[in-house]
Amino acid sequence: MTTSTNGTFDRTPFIAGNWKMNMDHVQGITLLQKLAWTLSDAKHDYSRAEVAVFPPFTDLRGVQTLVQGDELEVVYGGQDVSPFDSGAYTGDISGQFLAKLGCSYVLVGHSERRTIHNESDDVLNAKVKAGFRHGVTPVLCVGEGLEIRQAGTHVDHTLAQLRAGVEGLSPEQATELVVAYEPVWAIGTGEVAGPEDAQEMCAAIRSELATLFGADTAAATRLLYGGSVKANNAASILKERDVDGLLVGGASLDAAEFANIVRFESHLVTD
Ligand SMILES: O=C[C@H](O)COP(=O)(O)O
Repeated sequence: MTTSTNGTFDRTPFIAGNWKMNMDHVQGITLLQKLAWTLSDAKHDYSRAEVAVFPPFTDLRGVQTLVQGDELEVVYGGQDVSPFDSGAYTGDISGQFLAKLGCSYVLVGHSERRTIHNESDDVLNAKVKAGFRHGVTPVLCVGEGLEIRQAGTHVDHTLAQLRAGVEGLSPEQATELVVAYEPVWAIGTGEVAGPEDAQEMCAAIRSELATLFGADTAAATRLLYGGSVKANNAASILKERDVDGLLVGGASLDAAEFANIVRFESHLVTD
């Protein structure tokens, strides 16, 4: 994002709430209704910041019904997608199912999938392609653990994840792709990477995308930061030039807090 002080952005900011394995389908509807009402009361302009939620799979049908019925401008997505399209893959959810449920986006390679479920770069690249096959935009998550950060190899590590994740994509697909930088050491820990850490990595990711797909693609791809984002630190992170949005975990479970993050512009101080 370019400076927000003059009210213009290079790319539409993207504020996403990842509910993880929280909120059953009843709780999820209540949370989304509260979020929509809060943003409506605050007269949020969705053209100034796109708002997305990533509920558990079991919530998606209810979310779809609410969004369609109330004509909400909030978009939503799945937290994972199968690399396969259909067949004997017990427990998997295909991109086609997500598309049918009206999902605009799908998370791919969240650190909790990479670590707890041991998802490899090859599998994640297949999931990115599965999203695109079905018209569901992948949000590819990358980022380093604490040991790698302490060793000082976090940029190399994260760019290697990026290259593997985008292997074989066209420049058009890379333009549509969203990339989320999430340092694992800052997720759910209260430790926030500083705005300069987020900027360092997002600039490196943009530069790598320029090398792989050309400058026009790199200039258009939206890059997010995630890791212990709250309303009181969102604006300072989003002021950074190459940070186009936020992937919010815990704070997205509180409608008022998440709405305040969405309305980060109201917290920006004009230089
Ligand atoms: O997907 C969201 C990230 O894992 C960040 O989670 P957090 O905001 O709870 O640290």
